[in-house]
Amino acid sequence: MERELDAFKQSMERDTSDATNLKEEIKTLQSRVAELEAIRSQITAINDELKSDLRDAKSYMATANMELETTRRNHTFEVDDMRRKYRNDMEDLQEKYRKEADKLRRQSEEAADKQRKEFEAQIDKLLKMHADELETVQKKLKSQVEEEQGRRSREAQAIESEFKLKLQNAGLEADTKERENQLVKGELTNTKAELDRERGVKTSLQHQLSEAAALNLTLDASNKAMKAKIDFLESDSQAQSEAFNDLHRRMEEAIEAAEAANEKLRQEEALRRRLHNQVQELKGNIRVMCRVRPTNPDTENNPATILYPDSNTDSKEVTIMGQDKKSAMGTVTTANYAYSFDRVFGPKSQNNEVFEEISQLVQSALDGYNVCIFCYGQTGSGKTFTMSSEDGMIPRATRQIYAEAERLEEKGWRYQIEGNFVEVYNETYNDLLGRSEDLDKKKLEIRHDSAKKSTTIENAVSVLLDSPDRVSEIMRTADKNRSVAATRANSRSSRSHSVFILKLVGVNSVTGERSEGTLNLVDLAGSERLEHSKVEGARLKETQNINKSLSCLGDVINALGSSKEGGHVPYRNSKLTYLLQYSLGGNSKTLMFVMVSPLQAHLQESLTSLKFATKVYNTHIGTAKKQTKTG
Ligand SMILES: Nc1ncnc2c1ncn2[C@@H]1O[C@H](COP(=O)(O)OP(=O)(O)OP(=O)(O)O)[C@@H](O)[C@H]1O
Repeated sequence: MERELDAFKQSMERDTSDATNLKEEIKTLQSRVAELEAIRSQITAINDELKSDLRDAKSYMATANMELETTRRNHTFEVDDMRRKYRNDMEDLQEKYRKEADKLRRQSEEAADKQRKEFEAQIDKLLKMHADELETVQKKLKSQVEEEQGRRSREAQAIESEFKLKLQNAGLEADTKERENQLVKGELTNTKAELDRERGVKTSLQHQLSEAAALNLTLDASNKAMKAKIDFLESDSQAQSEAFNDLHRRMEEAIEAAEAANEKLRQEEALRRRLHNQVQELKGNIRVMCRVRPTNPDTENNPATILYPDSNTDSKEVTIMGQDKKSAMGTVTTANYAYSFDRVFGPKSQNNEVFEEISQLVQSALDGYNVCIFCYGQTGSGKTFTMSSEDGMIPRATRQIYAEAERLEEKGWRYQIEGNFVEVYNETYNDLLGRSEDLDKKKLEIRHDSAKKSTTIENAVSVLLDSPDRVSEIMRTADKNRSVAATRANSRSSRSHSVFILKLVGVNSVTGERSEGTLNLVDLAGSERLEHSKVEGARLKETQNINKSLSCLGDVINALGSSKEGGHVPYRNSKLTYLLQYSLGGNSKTLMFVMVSPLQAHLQESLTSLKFATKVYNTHIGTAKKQTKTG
């Protein structure tokens, strides 16, 4: 218990000391609170002070702002004043300068006037001087002329006196001649006397002659023999004359037979024309042929696989092998695209083989039909090579026309051949035979004569083809014009359609027949479909125009194939079809060459061209009529 009390006591002591400590601490804290209170009152005082400072500062700011506003306004007034002053100064200066300029202008005018007067005075002086000089020269010339006249008249007098002298001498000579004449007359009298003497001599000679007659009798025998010979010869000449008469009769018979043969020939020519055109009609009035050009081993590689399944028989088929395709199952297939046309020419074919096929159409043009031969295909597929190279269709066709026209002369035909060469570029016509500087400038007009079904191109140069050489001249002019244009619009020939037109007018003087045919040889612009997004500007316009005109050509052929006679054909939708209106359709014969590049890179374009050609191939166009008149 005691221990517990002790422990309690000790705990009480500890609590007491703790309480004492606490009291101490409270005291310390109270003194700190008092300190803090003092600080807070200090802060309140400072705060009040600051508030009053702030108020002061605000009022100061307001005053400063007002002052600033006043200063700004003053400054604005000052600037306005200065501006006004500056404007006034400027006006003063301008006035001053204007006055000075006027003064200077007046001065320069006065100076110019003075100078002009001086010049005029100088000119007057010079004129006077020249007039004086002229007068002196005139006087000098006059005296020279007078002197010359005097000299000439003296010379004339000398010549006259010389002539008189010569006349006198001639008179004297005439007297001498007269005297000589008298002498000759005397001589003549003497000669007459001599003649009389000679006559006497002659009489004696006649006597001698009668004596010689006796001698003549001896010659009679031989004379008779000679006569017998002459008789014999005379009888021979009669035989000859009979033979001659016989020959003459036979010759007349031969002439008659020849005339009959000629007549028969004429009839046969008419029959040939009929049959030829029947054959052409049976073949159809629109024909399509395909030509695949060879690869150039120096510059081209990777050719496409192109097959010609019937090249040993008909040569009408072509198959293009596409690229290998792998299916989802992993099997590889090769697409092949087969086409057939009236004729397919492989890469080994030559221009002469191609021409053999078209020569019959050229003949039809001479017989009075309108014929149109096109080359269609992408750039570089061989259109120009086939159509207008040195041994291409244009030179060959014209050569055939000359040869044939010459042959037909025997049958009474006389042909006039006239050529035009025009281009359709960006839906405008250009004359390839005109001056190169007129290209894209000179306007050509197309005139159609619906009654005659013929077309004339106004303002275009027409060349009379009176010799085969003229064709090469024409080709050269056209080439030159296009190469000039090429520098302006890059590879012009690929971007324009060129149309070579031959008008063939034949008249038969024997039968009175007349035929008018036209042969159009057309090298179309490259058919490749450029993506519009990849071209722009002038090139885009070209491309749009090419695409438009080629698709219009397709539309026209399509309309001709599907519409009845007299149905609407949209010739007017493009310049090309408008120009060829009477050479496309019922009244004409059309041949389209689709040209194909052999390269793999061009495969897609080749397929597009072949597709277009197939559409044309499947078109049937009505029977052609020839433009022949009798009268
Ligand atoms: N049958 C062929 N035999 C040999 N070479 C050919 C044949 N066809 C075309 N070529 C050659 O191929 C190239 C392209 O031919 P070409 O210029 O005729 O093409 P194009 O279709 O007329 O082109 P563009 O539209 O540019 O005028 C030329 O170098 C030409 O000589």
